[in-house]
Amino acid sequence: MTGAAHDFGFEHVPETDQSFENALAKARAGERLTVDDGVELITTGTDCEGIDPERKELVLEAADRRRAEMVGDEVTFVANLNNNVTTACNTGCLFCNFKNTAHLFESGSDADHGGFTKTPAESRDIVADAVEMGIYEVTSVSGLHPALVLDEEHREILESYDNPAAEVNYKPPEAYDTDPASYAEQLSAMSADGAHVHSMTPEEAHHAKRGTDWSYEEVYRRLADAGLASAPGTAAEILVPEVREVICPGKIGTDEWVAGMEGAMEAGLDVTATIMYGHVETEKHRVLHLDVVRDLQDRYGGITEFVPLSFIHQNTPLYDRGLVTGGASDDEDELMVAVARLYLDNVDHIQSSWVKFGNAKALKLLNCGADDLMGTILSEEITKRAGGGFGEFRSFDDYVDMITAIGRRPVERSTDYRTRRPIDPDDGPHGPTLGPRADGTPLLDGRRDPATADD
Ligand SMILES: C[S@@+](CC[C@H](N)C(=O)[O-])C[C@H]1O[C@@H](n2cnc3c(N)ncnc32)[C@H](O)[C@@H]1O
Ligand SMILES: Nc1c(NC[C@H](O)[C@H](O)[C@H](O)CO)[nH]c(=O)[nH]c1=O
Ligand SMILES: N[C@@H](Cc1ccc(O)cc1)C(=O)O
Ligand code: SF4
Repeated sequence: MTGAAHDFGFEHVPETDQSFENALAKARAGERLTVDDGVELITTGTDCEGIDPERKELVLEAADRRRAEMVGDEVTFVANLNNNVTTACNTGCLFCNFKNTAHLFESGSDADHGGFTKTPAESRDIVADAVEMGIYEVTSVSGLHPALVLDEEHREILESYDNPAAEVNYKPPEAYDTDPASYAEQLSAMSADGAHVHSMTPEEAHHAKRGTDWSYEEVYRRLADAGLASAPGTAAEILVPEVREVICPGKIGTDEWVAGMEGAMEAGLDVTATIMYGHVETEKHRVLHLDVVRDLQDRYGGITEFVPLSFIHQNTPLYDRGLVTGGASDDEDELMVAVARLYLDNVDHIQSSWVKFGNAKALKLLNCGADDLMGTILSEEITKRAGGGFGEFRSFDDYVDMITAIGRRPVERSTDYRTRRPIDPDDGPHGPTLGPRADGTPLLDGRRDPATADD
């Protein structure tokens, strides 16, 4: 257990009948690991207290070797921006400080909440400027704003309820200062200038079907028709019910998250998968989570990357209420990435998130099993609002310098990794080339701040 300040009485604790040595031998031989094997590796052995530094190095080495066998020496990254639509959300996850309670956004409220809602026109302008700079992916994850609906048909269904606010978490746009319109309109606006739109987590898809009997597949098909190109597998957190009950009781459950991801893949979309770890969970929960992801990938095969998101604790209810004393240690971050690489034998890419880890640790994690270094993102709200301070932008030159400094090869990729452009470090300055308006010109260093997007 990491920063957990309490005994939560969890059923799943890190105890096994396996030995560390056996688990390591299986990992080295490329055999498929069991949950017990994973627990032995991520704890560096349940026979000793704490993390054993020598055993840890053996696990990291095995993962680094597996990475080299699976994907070689390239380190990929994408030219993207984050354009989150709204921070209004009533779900109340205890690890999240991105959200603001939705009633603060209602017309007449003078609360200074520091959050935002964008109209489709604003989203389009922000993405259009980024596409002009050479960017080709927009990632958009948002709060579950009560006025946000899938499309106008969905709005009519929600409005037909007697008390939509209480029954289906719906309030009409007129109740709010800013109208976010529908998911379909936002996606259409964000895709209008040719960017690949990576959006609609299973939690958001659940919001986009509330009050209806539509399947996830049907919802994702409509979203794809509106401009959606792939879906982020956030909202995963820890895919074990007893942990979700503590950190996000208002969120969809594990089975529903899996059903959402299946629906996205049935609709023909690529997806990613994440884990948010380092709060109240045990090492056993982390491995059970990996098992859910591996099983999903066995059945569907559409997961392009796995992203370990280390919990940022500073400004969160979990920390304020004394449920955790901090986040994951460096050892835990390294072992999380390494065991993800070894356990997920069917997912090609493991992402190292410089937003969560900072540059130094993000680079170190590329030697522990990771092979992707995220994207340029241009702006960031989730980590920043939670108290993280690693910034919001990496230029192509930064990327090339960082990746060559650790002796690896920088490669610009598309969101789905199918298009890849190896970069010659000596042929700078570097900029994106894969976007509709990308001609290799470096991205501006003074990237835009969404608050001044109209300037
Ligand atoms: C902020 S939500 C936005 C999308 C949507 N509301 C949802 O929950 O899927 C996206 C993800 O950010 C991550 N996140 C939120 N707060 C975090 C924190 N304090 N540290 C690390 N990751 C966090 C969680 O994994 C969460 O699923
Ligand atoms: N790990 C984080 C990401 N990852 C997403 C990537 O930037 C990219 O959208 C994805 O790899 C698909 O191409 N984004 C964040 O904003 N923060 C992270 O910590
Ligand atoms: N938005 C998530 C990160 C993320 C987004 C999209 C992905 O496909 C993966 C991860 C965060 O910052 O916490
Ligand atoms: S993680 Fe998503 S659903 Fe949960 S409170 Fe934050 S924005 Fe809302």
